[in-house]
Amino acid sequence: MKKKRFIQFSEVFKIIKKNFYLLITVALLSIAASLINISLIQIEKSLVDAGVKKDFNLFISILKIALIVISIKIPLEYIKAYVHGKFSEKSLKDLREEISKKLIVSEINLIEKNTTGDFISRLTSDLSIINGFLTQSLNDILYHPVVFVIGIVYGILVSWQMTLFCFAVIPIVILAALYISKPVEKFTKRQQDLVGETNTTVQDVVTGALLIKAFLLEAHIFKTFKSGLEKVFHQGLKIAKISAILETVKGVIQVAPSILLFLFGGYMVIKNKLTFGGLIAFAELMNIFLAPMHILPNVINNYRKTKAAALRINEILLHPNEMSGDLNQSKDDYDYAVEFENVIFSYDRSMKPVLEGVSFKIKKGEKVAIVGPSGSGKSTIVKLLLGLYRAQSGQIKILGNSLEEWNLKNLRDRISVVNQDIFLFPTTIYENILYGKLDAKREEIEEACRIANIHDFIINEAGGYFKEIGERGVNLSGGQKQRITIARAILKNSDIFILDEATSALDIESENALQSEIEKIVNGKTVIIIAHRFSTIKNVHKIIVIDNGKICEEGTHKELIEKKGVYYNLYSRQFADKMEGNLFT
Ligand SMILES: Nc1ncnc2c1ncn2[C@@H]1O[C@H](COP(=O)(O)OP(=O)(O)OP(=O)(O)O)[C@@H](O)[C@H]1O
Repeated sequence: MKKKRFIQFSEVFKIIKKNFYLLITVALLSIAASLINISLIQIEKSLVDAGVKKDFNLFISILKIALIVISIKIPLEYIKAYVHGKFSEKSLKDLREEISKKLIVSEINLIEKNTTGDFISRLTSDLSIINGFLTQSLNDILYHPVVFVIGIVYGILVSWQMTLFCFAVIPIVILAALYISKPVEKFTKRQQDLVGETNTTVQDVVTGALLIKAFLLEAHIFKTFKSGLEKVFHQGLKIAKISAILETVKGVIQVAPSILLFLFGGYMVIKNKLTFGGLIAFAELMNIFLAPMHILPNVINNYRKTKAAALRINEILLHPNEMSGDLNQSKDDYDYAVEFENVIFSYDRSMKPVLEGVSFKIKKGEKVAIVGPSGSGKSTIVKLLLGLYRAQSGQIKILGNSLEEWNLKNLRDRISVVNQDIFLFPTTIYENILYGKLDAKREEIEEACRIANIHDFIINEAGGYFKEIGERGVNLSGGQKQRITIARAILKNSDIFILDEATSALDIESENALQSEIEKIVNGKTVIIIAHRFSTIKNVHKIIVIDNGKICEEGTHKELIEKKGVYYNLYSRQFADKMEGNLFT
């Protein structure tokens, strides 16, 4: 149980711990602030007593001391608030940095299994809850206990009976606060999850705006969004109910002790056991003694919320990083670029494998096509050979080294991929292509764009290389975006080229023209083409046919046609359809 509790905070705590030196400074400044505040109470007491005695000289001397103490208090409070602010801002920056780093270095399934909305909710509302705790609650935790203890010592020195009286009410308040705030944790965790789900719907509305309109899904999506908001609202209402009870309890606690204090204090003054100034001092001290009662429920409440938020952040931080070997050289005298040997892989071990004993070899310099119906496992093969996922069994070798041995950075440097999911960064066209090779010169970028047949468009129509392309490249057509991603891969110019549906957004004529341009530059390199269109795979050295996670045929176009097997049937079907469209539909 203890271990589980620690895990909830472990990673978040480790990151915040780096800034503890600032927190220790705040703790020391809190002690100084507490001493000053208690001495101000003593000054108030002495001023009242001097007034009652009508001792003007004493009154003036105390006033002078008061001015000195106040002139120390003001800069001290400022420095304390500043250092505390620096601690929480720095901790938050470190947390954001670690989370961003984690999103980059962790296994890809962290990104693939969570929705963007969920990440946004963790990075905004969960971090803001943690920030609230670091800023407000930690400040309360560092200041109030110290001033409380110093206050007790001072109170006993003035009147132990009055101090004892003040404490008669405290235990009841603590117990009530603890009992009432307990359900908040449960409700808050659920509310955060609901906010995540609702953010996901917003995300869908933004990314799928076109589809939503085309399929007349507005009403349906809005209904889902509205019902999500309703759930968040009801959850919020439950939390508000509990908070309202807490506030009411606090209100009663605030008034009752003051009335009782003046009753008992007045009696003590009449009996000459307390000065009038002493009574005023206890009115102030009572506030100090009661402050933790008001603050404690909030601190406990915030602690519970923070625990739930830290748990969700921890889930990201504890996700395993990508495993990488340390080999950074390929075997020069080795014949094969890619080898799969009896590879079995599933995204989820409890599900049927996506690849079931896949074996094939691709020689260096070979141009190979992997074809198969949708969902047969083609893109999964690409993910595996990039080291994004690890096979459960079998062996994968790239350029002579097994995948486990490769340093992943070096491995990925040897592979240029153009994906079917076109992604452009919301920056300039130039920068988007530059990501293929960060130290590339302008001429290299332009050359890559000429090969990808996009240079003239960029210069004449798109507003030049330094034109911002907007989020996800909305002001470009599918084909134009695809050419930009192809230019990026051409610029990278690696040993192995993977074109995963890389030219699917182009018309057949453009596709053929681009293919022959790409062929020129990839001449002598290993090329793996994943394509639905028949026209793009006819001239490759070898075609690998995959169906339902298994390789069912392998050979040249001519051999496979002569074999009259699966490939032949698919080819014939397409031929019969008399359309140069999708080979597998
Ligand atoms: N990240 C993932 N998590 C879980 N399952 C996945 C994931 N990616 C793909 N799959 C599943 O793995 C199977 C193979 O998918 P894959 O994308 O490799 O097929 P594909 O042959 O490339 O299909 P397509 O031609 O439609 O792109 C599919 O059943 C798919 O649902």
